Amino acid sequence: MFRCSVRLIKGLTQITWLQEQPVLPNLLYRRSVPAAYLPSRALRVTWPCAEEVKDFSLTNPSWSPNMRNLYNKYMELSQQESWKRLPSYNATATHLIEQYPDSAKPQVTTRLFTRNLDVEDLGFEYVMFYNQAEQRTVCSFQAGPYLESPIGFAHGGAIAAIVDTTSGACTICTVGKVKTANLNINYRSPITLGSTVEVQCRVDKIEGRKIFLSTEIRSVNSQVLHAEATALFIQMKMSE
Ligand SMILES: CCCCCCCCCCCCCCCC(=O)SCCNC(=O)CCNC(=O)[C@H](O)C(C)(C)COP(=O)(O)OP(=O)(O)OC[C@H]1O[C@@H](n2cnc3c(N)ncnc32)[C@H](O)[C@@H]1OP(=O)(O)O
Repeated sequence: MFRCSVRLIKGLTQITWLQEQPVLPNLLYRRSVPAAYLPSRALRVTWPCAEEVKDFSLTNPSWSPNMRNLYNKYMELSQQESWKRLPSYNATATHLIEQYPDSAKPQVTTRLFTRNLDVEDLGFEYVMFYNQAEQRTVCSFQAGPYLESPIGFAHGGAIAAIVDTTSGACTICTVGKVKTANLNINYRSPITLGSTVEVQCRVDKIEGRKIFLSTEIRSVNSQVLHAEATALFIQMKMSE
């Protein structure tokens, strides 16, 4: 009962922020639900397994000091309203609850690619923050040992995945549902497994349904440029 209440309070805290966002409410819950049902809405946010859903973007023991420092830095900035931490679950559908009516909640067996391991430390450890006023996202990313290639360094595809995720989240928070149409990456310096890097992504321009973004991955002291990328996302049509 106590655990349930804690989760409920956490869910409500998230909802308070999500309700303030121009786009996220369309993705995350139905506006038509009356205020009297607020507790149910909170549980809906943590659906499909209200008891078990884990927010992967909270600190865990595998995080390095650099990872924690970046997390603390942006959590502090979040106190001033400019940045918000993006919660992160392992099922994409958990982010898209409004698509499913109460009676048709599917059994989710799929997983978000970057959240597909149950064990912490081994794969993608990351937390993203979104700045609505500046339409940009930062991601603190720690590459685990299962992302290797070449020996000792992160795989280029894993780096592409974190760029896609960070720019995808930035676009989703800015305009709503999107798909990646184009991703160009220049790899400048290898990322050592276990190290923490900062992914900085911003919306450059929006032309109709086309959203253009640029991304840089740098060491936490900003001195090393690991990768730079541009991306084009296409906003989904209303019917999709
Ligand atoms: C709790 C809070 C959580 C919130 C935080 C969420 C957290 C969770 C974050 C996870 C974030 C993961 C983000 C991953 C996102 C993928 O990885 S999606 C998977 C990879 N992408 C795909 O599979 C897409 C495959 N391609 C397609 O489906 C279709 O080609 C597209 C991209 C949807 C476009 O098709 P369409 O809608 O029919 O658009 P279309 O009319 O062809 O083109 C529209 C315009 O775009 C242009 N265009 C289309 N494609 C291209 C292209 N490749 N190059 C240049 N121009 C193009 C067209 O020329 C056209 O331009 P205009 O004529 O209007 O000037």
